[in-house]
Amino acid sequence: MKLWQFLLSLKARNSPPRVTSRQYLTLLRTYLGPQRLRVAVMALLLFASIAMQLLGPQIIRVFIDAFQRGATQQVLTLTALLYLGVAIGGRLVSALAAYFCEDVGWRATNWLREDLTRHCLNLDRTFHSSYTPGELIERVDGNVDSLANFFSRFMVLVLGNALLVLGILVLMARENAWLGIVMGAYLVISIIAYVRVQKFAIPYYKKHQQAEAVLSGFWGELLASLEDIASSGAAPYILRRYVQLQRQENTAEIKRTFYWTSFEVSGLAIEVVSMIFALIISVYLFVHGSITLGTLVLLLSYNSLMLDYTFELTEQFSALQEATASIERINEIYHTASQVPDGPGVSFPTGALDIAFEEVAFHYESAQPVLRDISFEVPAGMAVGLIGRSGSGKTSLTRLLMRFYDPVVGSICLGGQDLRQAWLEDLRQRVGLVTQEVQLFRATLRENLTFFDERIDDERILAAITQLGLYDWYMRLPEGLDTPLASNGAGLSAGEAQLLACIRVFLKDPQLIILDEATSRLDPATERLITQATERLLRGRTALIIAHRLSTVERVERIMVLEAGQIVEYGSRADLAGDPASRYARLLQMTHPEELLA
Ligand SMILES: Nc1ncnc2c1ncn2[C@@H]1O[C@H](COP(=O)(O)OP(=O)(O)OP(=O)(O)O)[C@@H](O)[C@H]1O
Repeated sequence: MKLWQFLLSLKARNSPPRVTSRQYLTLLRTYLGPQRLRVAVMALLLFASIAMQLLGPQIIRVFIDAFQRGATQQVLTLTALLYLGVAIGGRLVSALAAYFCEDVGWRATNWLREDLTRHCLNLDRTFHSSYTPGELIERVDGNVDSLANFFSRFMVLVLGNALLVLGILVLMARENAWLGIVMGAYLVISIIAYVRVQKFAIPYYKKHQQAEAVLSGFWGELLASLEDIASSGAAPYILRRYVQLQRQENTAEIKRTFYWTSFEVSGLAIEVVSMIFALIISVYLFVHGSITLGTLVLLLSYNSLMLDYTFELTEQFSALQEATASIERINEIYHTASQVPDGPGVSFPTGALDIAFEEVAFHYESAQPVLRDISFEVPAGMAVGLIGRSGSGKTSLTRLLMRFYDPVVGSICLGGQDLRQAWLEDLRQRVGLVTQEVQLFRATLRENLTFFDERIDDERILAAITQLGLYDWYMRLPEGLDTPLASNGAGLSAGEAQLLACIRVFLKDPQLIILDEATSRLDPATERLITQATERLLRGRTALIIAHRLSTVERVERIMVLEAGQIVEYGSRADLAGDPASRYARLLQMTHPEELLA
């Protein structure tokens, strides 16, 4: 067992058993395995640099002993030049090794980041609502960042330094067995002491990272609500909260630093004691004629080299603490299983899909019923207008169709297939969602429409725009598909953002459309464009339209009225309109029905 493995196993025994040495190794195997060749070159360079560092003091010894024996000028010059060559060569090889380590480390962390991002994207809404965006960024990016150290520096320094220290011990033992044994025993005791101190420090690293994540999360929320903060004059209160969080982060950092410093102090103490040991033993051996002056210098310089590297090892342990805290936090996300797992996969029919809800009940985390006893069917190709007061459950019902959540009771079928049996990706490819809040990226119009999918060419995008009747609108854009858009749609009206959402969904060509109509008032021109685009979008597809204005559902075949999570009316729009006792007919009679639908 190598020294570093030994250290890791000690560490694993001393800390809460969250990250075991096996997990460290699995992580290394997963992310370093695919770059075996690069790792091999890195290790080779590492060993070469270690060998050259050990060689230096040996040459000095030869030089001193040769000088004492009265060797010729030529021998002395050659020895000095050899030392110079080894010293310069050693530096070059170390620099090259460091380059490879960085390269390996960054590749590994980028893969890890990619895996984590994919995992987060597949997690359900409950997970995402339990973290602020800032916190997630901190975990996926910040925590992984600190692992770069683990993959690169930790590898170079711990593995390299541990081997170097071992090498020195072996060389010391060759000169004098007792010296080797005493220094070796001393080293093992010191390492155990470090590892024990480390046990206390890990929670403080975690707390600091948590505090940092909360602060970043707050920043994210703050930036997202700048307009609200300014318009409500809340800046002083927000700032006070920010200062509070900043203070918590500072306190956590001070505690973390305290433990790190205690490492440094213990490292220094160990260094001094070790120097005293080495000096006493070497001078004793020299005085009794067991070693030459050259060997005395060699032993002292080896000891100082060994201490330097042992000290660096301790620094690596604080880096390991940071990495451990990061791995724990990353593990928390990795071990979060989605509450809406992928099904085995089904084959949906082609063309428009019919919908069937059977005795569906649903609630969010709070267990407050949101939907109750929901049973209905929508034939393929039919458009249904969903109306009801705010909070009646319209959006929740459509979220179940996308499988953002699963019903607590009952089942939902699309095209005759139970949603739970479908692959999520397949299902979401077949259902298109146009919501009130259209999320845009800071990228070009093209990238926003295709979600960065480069397989969708410009011709297809322009064809979609034309088919939706938006070509004139598109021609007014300053740079066509290259028009840059700001994140969150800044610079676009709510109507324009909905138009983009329509094009996005049209490009996806789904078989069912869920349309959540924008509540904000639109100018008549944009309203006309949206009406026209949605009409064309819905052609030949099944549709559920959450309507906040009765005009939106003037042309749908059926109307569903929801009240407090239950269907209180569902039927043909014409029949309901013609029945004076129906809720829909009463809404039609009202001067301002929007007040009940908003
Ligand atoms: N993510 C969520 N977590 C917890 N509760 C939620 C969540 N989303 C909605 N709710 C609650 O579920 C109930 C139904 O909300 P839902 O958004 O489905 O209603 P809605 O009819 O679409 O309202 P609106 O027209 O205002 O959008 C409400 O009481 C709401 O507070």
